[in-house]
Amino acid sequence: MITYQELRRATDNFSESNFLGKGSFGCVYKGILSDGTIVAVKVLNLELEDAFKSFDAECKVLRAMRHRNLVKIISTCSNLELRALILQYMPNGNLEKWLYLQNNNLDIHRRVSIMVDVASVGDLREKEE
Ligand SMILES: Nc1ncnc2c1ncn2[C@@H]1O[C@H](COP(=O)(O)OP(=O)(O)OP(=O)(O)O)[C@@H](O)[C@H]1O
Repeated sequence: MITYQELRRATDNFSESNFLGKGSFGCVYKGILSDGTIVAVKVLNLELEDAFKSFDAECKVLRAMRHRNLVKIISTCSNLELRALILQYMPNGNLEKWLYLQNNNLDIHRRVSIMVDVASVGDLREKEE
């Protein structure tokens, strides 16, 4: 587990310049841990009813499954003020952006290769179940 203080230092107090994006359950910030590791810090919005359930489910799945196409969980932080997942940082942003927003610049071969990669994670899920 990483402390709240360490996360504040790593993300420059969750500064706007480190803001990476927003999902259904909270905001994600870029951070640099004291050993130099670059991470993505997913901070849960504790006011959302389903946030705790989502947090626990994501922790469970990412901890249980290791796959080259799944982002790695590095640590968690949990206290009264904040709950966060500390994840491997993905420098190229999210897949949705690549598939839909970048002027369609992925050719058919890249798109098929992405489909195969995504399907390989689904295959792992089936084996786990
Ligand atoms: N590991 C990561 N490395 C780099 N950027 C990330 C990482 N995880 C999330 N992000 C950025 O933060 C945004 C929000 O991510 P988050 O996982 O909270 O939601 P989502 O999966 O995009 O959407 P939803 O929560 O609705 O499924 C992403 O779209 C991406 O831009």
